[in-house]
Amino acid sequence: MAPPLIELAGATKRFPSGSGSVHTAVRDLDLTVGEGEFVAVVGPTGCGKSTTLSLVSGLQPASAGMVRVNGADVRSIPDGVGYMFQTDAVMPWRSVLDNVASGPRFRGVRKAEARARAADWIERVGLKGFEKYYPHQLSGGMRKRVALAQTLVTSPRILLMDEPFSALDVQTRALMQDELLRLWAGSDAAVIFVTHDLDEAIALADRVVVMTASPATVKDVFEVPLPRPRAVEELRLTEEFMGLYRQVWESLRTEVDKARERGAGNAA
Ligand SMILES: Nc1ncnc2c1ncn2[C@@H]1O[C@H](COP(=O)(O)OP(=O)(O)OP(=O)(O)O)[C@@H](O)[C@H]1O
Repeated sequence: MAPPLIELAGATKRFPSGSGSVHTAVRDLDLTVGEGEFVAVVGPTGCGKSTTLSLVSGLQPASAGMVRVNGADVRSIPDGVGYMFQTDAVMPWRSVLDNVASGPRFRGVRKAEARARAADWIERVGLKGFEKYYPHQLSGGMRKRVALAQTLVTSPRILLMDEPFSALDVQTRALMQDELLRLWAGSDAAVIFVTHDLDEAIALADRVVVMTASPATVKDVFEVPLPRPRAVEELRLTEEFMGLYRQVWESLRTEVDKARERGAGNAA
């Protein structure tokens, strides 16, 4: 049997902090994500969600435990990983076409082929006709579409998404969530999607992982048995969705309270 695409077991990350002490950001974290699975990760602010992603992406080495991608220990940035962050990586001095073509170009694809692939993805994310525009000529939602095309054009097997839609207004965010689900449905990519928004987590994911207050470890895992394809705006109004929301929030709330109490303690 093929190994899971992403596997963390007892993963721990410590950072040196001031005065020679050590800060544990992630402790003993176990998480497995298979091909074609969409996992959302929620947790209190600063608990260690982004750090968890950085272990998978190879941007940070684990201090202890196992982090594997595609069955191999992560020692550097693994192949086939696509990222999307809150602030997008769209280059202001490049046209939409050249922005989307830059990933394949960087990987050695010839210019004409890279541009053809980019044009295809620009159409898939609904931006046909905007190929020659520059980012400053686009709305925030359109720039997110460019970022999505930029991420997907390399056909990543693993998608790491760190609050990618949090800067968008509510309506645009819902549109982008639908768009992401539509595009992901045509792939076998494994997704880890970090968000503060429980609605977003439940609407998108197969599983919602609740992290503890810092240091991050897995507190609870909730299966989301909602049928696909999903239309996120309609889904939110269903009894099933609201029931799940209450369960996940019950688990998350105690961690948010802990984080707040500590924050208040530190500020005092
Ligand atoms: N490179 C680093 N060096 C030192 N400490 C770090 C580093 N990266 C993260 N940390 C610390 O690790 C902890 C977890 O940070 P992280 O960004 O992973 O949390 P988060 O859950 O993603 O936060 P948020 O919800 O606010 O986005 C924080 O205390 C942070 O200061």
